[in-house]
Amino acid sequence: MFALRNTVSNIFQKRAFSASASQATKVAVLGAAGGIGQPLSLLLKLNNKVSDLALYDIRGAPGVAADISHINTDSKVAGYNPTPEGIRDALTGAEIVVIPAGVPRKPGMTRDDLFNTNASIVRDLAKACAEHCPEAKLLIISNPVNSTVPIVSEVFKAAGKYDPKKLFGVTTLDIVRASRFISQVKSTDPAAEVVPVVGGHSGVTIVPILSQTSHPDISGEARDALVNRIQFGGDEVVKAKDGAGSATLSMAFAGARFADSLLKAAEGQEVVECTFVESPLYAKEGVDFFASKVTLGKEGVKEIHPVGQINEYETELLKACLNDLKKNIQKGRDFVKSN
Ligand SMILES: NC(=O)C1=CN([C@@H]2O[C@H](COP(=O)(O)OP(=O)(O)OC[C@H]3O[C@@H](n4cnc5c(N)ncnc54)[C@H](O)[C@@H]3O)[C@@H](O)[C@H]2O)C=CC1
Ligand SMILES: O=C([O-])CC(=O)C(=O)O
Repeated sequence: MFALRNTVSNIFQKRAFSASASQATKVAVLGAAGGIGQPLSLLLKLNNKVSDLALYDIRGAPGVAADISHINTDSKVAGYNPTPEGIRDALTGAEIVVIPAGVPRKPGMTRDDLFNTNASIVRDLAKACAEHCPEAKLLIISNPVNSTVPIVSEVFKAAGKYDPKKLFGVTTLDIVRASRFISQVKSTDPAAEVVPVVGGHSGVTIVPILSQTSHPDISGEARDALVNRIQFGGDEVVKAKDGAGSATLSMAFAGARFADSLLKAAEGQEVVECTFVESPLYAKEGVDFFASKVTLGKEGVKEIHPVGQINEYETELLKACLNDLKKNIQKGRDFVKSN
């Protein structure tokens, strides 16, 4: 994140009207005119590792692209309409595709309640990616992430194009929230707090590992409240927005951070992020997608790190997580097989 923040602040400090991209990297955003898509596209326009920004949506992408294209950073921006040619041109040559397309929650809904609408949206976009940019790294934001990521993997497998190193469920918002919330408990600098969050991205599948932070002393009710806030942080925003959707701005920030980490990794830096990937860690328990710390490399996933030592309380959280995650993953798989 520091680099993204530096990138942003450099842009303003130096008034870098001609910030030059260090290498040509095309990034496509599918769902670019939405609540997440717009600020995410804005942040990607501020990232000088991006040379081409392709914005696609079923409505409004050319307008968002025209607007963002006036920002004085040295990358090209193009908006694409929902036609076969539009999606083909948006995706061709993309190295990274970020997908925040789909409907968000309203109060009273779980992320799984979005499945019926978002599963087919993600499946169809994944088919287009498999056809037009099979080598791209895919960053899935659309919920329910625990199921949409397995959907993408099944689509790619069916197309004979699947590379598990290149498929990521974006769980960075859980990491961002965890560091923010722990800093509020401890009155510290949130940017300096590192909280691994493993499992998945929904309710009890979100497992913060507080024992591995610099505050393993948080216990009892304070710990329960903090863990609950991290697990249900999304609900806090859904409730506050009162029917107008879910987290968009903090998600855009988190998505831009994750994309930046992959861009840095593509340039040869080693970056570690927690992300939901095909993982051997709990495959024996029938859970073959799992978020844990992952070292990112040029090709995407370089190394999946085990969860490491956890305490009894976290062992119980993990049990509940695996139980739900298994069902969420299977639901995604079954959808592609029967649709
Ligand atoms: N992974 C995470 O941590 C988070 C995930 N989300 C999820 O992100 C998704 C998007 O949320 P918002 O941006 O708030 O929703 P939104 O409704 O504001 O925007 C979604 C956009 O997707 C577009 N869209 C719909 N179908 C499409 C298709 N077939 N192709 C291309 N674009 C399409 C819509 O036109 C709209 O512009 C939701 O599913 C939400 O639950 C939200 C916050 C955090
Ligand atoms: O809560 C939601 O529906 C959106 C989301 O995934 C989050 O904010 O973590």
